Amino acid sequence: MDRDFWHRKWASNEIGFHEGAANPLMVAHVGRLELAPGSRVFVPLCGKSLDVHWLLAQGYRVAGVELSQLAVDQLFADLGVTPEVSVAAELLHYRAPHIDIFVGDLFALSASMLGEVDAVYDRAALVALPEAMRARYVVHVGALAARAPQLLICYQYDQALMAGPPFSVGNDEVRQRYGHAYAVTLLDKAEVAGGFKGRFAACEAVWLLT
Ligand SMILES: C[S@@+](CC[C@H](N)C(=O)[O-])C[C@H]1O[C@@H](n2cnc3c(N)ncnc32)[C@H](O)[C@@H]1O
Repeated sequence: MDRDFWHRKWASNEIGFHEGAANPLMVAHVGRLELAPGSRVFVPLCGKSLDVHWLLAQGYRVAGVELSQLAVDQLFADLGVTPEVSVAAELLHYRAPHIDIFVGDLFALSASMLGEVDAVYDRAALVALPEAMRARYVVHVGALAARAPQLLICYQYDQALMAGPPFSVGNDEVRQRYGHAYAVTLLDKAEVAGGFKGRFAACEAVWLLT
């Protein structure tokens, strides 16, 4: 997926991935990250996800990165917050109390720009990327977050039925990509209600990486 693909999606409001409520698997399992109040959660490829609102409401701080400035403007508008915006190398840095969102390419974000991270929350980020980019993504997010634990939510379905994104990332792939650096635990699986596009079965798998 190139950048234009995502910019076109946001410009035409084709954002079927955006959920109308906080992700139930995140709500159910975020406690497994054992975060202290005020912990800083990094949300890569955050879009304008309501998960960000939910994390803030729990008293966590949130840091994110998102390619689309349109998405980030909408995120702050939905939060009812006016950010301070500054230039940070190739990115824009949207800043408000308890929240920092970088606008631009994840791979242009460095650990020093991002700052401390207590956990990573990945929903529809790894699975948004084609296989060739996923290896680079795992290494980069791992480097940004140092040894922080991760809560990872992946779609699983028969990849032959749909080109993606979202891509199917199965159990073997998660273990292969993360197993060398993390203890990898499958916490839960839930069917996608009605399947994908009402056409075929899919499920969401939630993983704890520690
Ligand atoms: C499938 S959406 C998921 C958004 C969000 N996590 C959610 O759950 O609603 C993937 C997002 O990643 C963003 N994105 C894609 N490639 C990116 C990159 N290289 N750097 C930063 N953001 C990127 C897209 O603009 C899109 O908003």
